[in-house]
Amino acid sequence: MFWSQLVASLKSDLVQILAHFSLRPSSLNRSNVLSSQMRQSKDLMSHRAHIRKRHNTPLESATKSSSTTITMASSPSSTLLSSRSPIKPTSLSSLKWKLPISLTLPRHQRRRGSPAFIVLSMDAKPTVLVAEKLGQAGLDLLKDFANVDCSYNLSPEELCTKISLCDALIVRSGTKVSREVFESSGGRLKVVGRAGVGIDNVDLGAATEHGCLVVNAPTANTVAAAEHGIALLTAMARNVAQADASIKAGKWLRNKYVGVSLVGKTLAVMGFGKVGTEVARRAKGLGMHVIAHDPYAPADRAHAIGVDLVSFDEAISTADFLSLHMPLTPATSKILNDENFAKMKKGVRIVNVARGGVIDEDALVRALDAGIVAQAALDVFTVEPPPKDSKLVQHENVTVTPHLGASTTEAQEGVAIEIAEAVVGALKGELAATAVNAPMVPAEVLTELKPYVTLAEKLGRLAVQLVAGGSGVKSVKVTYTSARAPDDLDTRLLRAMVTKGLIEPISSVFVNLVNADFTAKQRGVRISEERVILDGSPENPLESIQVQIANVESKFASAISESGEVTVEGKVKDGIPHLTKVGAFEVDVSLEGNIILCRQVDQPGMIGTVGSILGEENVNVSFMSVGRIAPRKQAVMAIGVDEKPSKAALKRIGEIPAVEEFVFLDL
Ligand SMILES: NC(=O)C1=CN([C@@H]2O[C@H](COP(=O)(O)OP(=O)(O)OC[C@H]3O[C@@H](n4cnc5c(N)ncnc54)[C@H](O)[C@@H]3O)[C@@H](O)[C@H]2O)C=CC1
Ligand SMILES: O=C(O)C(=O)COP(=O)(O)O
Repeated sequence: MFWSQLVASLKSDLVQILAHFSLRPSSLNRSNVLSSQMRQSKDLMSHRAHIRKRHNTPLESATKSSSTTITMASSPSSTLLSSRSPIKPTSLSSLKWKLPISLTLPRHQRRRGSPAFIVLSMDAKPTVLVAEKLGQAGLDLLKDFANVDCSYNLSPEELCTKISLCDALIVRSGTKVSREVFESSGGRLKVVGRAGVGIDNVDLGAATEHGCLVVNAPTANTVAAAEHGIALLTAMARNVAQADASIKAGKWLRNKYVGVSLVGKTLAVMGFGKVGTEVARRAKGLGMHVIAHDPYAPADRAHAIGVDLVSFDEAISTADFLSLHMPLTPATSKILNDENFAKMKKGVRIVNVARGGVIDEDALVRALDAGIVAQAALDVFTVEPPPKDSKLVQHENVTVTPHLGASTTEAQEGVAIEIAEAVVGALKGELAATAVNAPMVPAEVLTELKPYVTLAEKLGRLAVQLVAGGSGVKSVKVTYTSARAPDDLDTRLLRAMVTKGLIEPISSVFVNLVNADFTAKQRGVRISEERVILDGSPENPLESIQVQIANVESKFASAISESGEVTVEGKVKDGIPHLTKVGAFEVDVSLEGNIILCRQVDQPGMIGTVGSILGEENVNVSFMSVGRIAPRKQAVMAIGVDEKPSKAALKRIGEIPAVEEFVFLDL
C-alpha cells in the first residue's frame, strides 16, 4: 500500500528527495517489506541485514547510475532508501513534502563518506486492537499515535484472525491471550497491554518466545480493588445483598439477617502487595486486628501500618476473616483447598477480589456446607462468567459480584491512561516501566546506559564473527568492570544486547530485550556474568565490558586470550563505543562502520601500506590503531572502515609479507 502510494502519489516528492541528495534514479522497485521492529532500529546496516535474513530475499537494486545504486525497501509505514555512495547531509528542513513524510538521516551519516541511508517514514500509524472496553482518555491518547480498532467480544478465532494486522493489543481480564494469538500474529504483534494488574490471562511464555512485550497498568486500580474488598467485607458481615434481595421479593426478615461485627475481629490479608496493603489500612480504620501473610513482603512495610506478617498456617488458623490479594500463579492456584479449609477457625468468612483460581471452588462449597466457612464474598471465579447453575454462586451464604474490583469510573480512566501510555511508549521503542516479561529499566538508567548498550551489542557481534565456523558457541562470559556497587548497576539490558549481538549474525532470529534470555537458552548458549569492582569514582556506570567465548576456535588466532577464549573488550569514550582489546592485544578503534583486524610483524610503513590499498579501493578509513607486544614484535592493527573493501582489496592486504593473519568484521 505504502509502496504504491509512494511511487504513484509521491513521484515528485521522491524526485525532490533524490535530487536533494544528488541521487539519480531512473526507476524504482519495491524490494521488500520491513517489519515494524526494523523500522525502530536506528542501525540501518542491520536493517538491511534483517531484510535479507528475515525475508530470505536479497535487496534488489532499484536503479543504477554510474555513481549511485539506490535500493528501496518498504513497510506499511516506512521506506528505507539506501545508496552505496555517500549522501550529502544537507538541511532537510528546506524540503517540503506533499504527503506527510518524515525523513531521517542516521547519525553516523554525518561523518564524511558513510554509507548512505535515508529512512522515509510516512504518517502510516501502527494499529492497536482494543479488545475490551477502555476509558475514553486512554483511547484518545492511543488515537494520537495509532489507528485504533475497538472490537469487543471477539471469539478466540476472530482474535487470531485480526491479530495479524495489529502491532499492539489491549485487553482486560476477559480476553485470553493464548499461544495461538502470538502464533497467529506472524511476528507483527509487538506489545500486549493488560489494562489492569493480573496478567494470568496472557500466556507470558509464548509472548516472550515471540519477542512480544507485555505491559500492564499496575497502579491505577489499586484503590478501587481495595474499596471493593472492603465493600464485600462489610456487605457480607451484614448480609446486605441477601437482605436486599429478600425485601425485593416482598419479605421483611429482620431476625434472619442478623450480622456479625467487624470491630476487634482478626482479618488475615493474604498477599500484602498494593491492594492488600490498602485493604489492611482500611480494615484498621474499622477497628479490626489485621495480620498478613506474604512470603515476599518486607516486614517493616507491614509494621509501619501496624500489621504483623505471619506464616500461611498462622494466618488461616487465627483469622475470623480472610481477604485474598495474591496473584494467580502455579504456587497460589487452589491454595485454599480441603486441607487448608480444615485448618481454619469454624465460622471463618472469606473475601476474594484476587482471582477465582486461588480457591478450590468445590472445596469451598464443601466447607460452606460443613459450616467451616460461614460466608464468602466473591468478585472473581475460576471460570468467568461462572456457570448459571454454579453451586457456589447459588449458595445462600455467598455474595457475588461480576469481577467489579477495578470497575470504578476513576479507576477505569486511570487504567486506560496508564496502559495507553505504556503501549504507545513500547511501540515507539522505549523501554517500558511496567514491562511484565522484560527487565524494567527506568528511563534515567536507560539514558545513562545507552552507549554501553551499543557497546555490548557490538562486542557480541565482533566476538561471534571471530569464531571459526563449526566451533559452536556454547559458553559466553561477560565481564563488567565498574566502580559502582553491584546493586547500582543493572546489567540485564547489557546482557540482552550482548546476546543480540552474538545470536543475530548467525541466525534468522530477531533478538530483543524481551526474548534475549529465552533465545540464548533455546540455542544452548550459556551466558554468565562477572563483575570486577574498581576503586575510584563511580561517575560512569562502567569502565569496560569484556565478552569471552570459551571452547571455540578462532578465525583470527590473535583473538584468543592467554586463557584460551575468543576475547574482545571495549569502553565508551566521549559517548562513543570503542574496541580496546582483542585477545591479548590492546587496540583503540571506534565501533562504527566495519573493522579489519590484522596481525603483523611490527615494522615501519605498515599503516601506510594498508592505508594506500584501501585508498586505491575508495574505502574510507575512519580509525586506525596498533597494539603490540613489544617494538618490532607482533602487533595487531585495528582499522575502522566505512565501506566493506572488495575481496581483491582484502586479498591484497593478506598478501603484504608482514601480515600474518587478518579478518574483516561487519559491525
Ligand atoms: N477483582 C479485581 O478487579 C482486581 C483484582 N486484582 C487482583 O489482585 C491481585 C493483587 O493485585 P496487586 O496488589 O495490585 O498486586 P501486587 O503485585 O502489588 O501484590 C501481590 C502480592 O501478592 C504476594 N504474593 C505472591 N505470592 C504469594 C503467596 N503465595 N502468598 C501470599 N502472597 C503472595 C506478592 O508478594 C505481592 O506482594 C492481582 O494479581 C489481581 O489478580 C487486582 C486488581 C483488581
Ligand atoms: O486488574 C486486575 O487484575 C483486574 O482483575 C481487573 O480486571 P478488569 O480489567 O476489570 O477485567
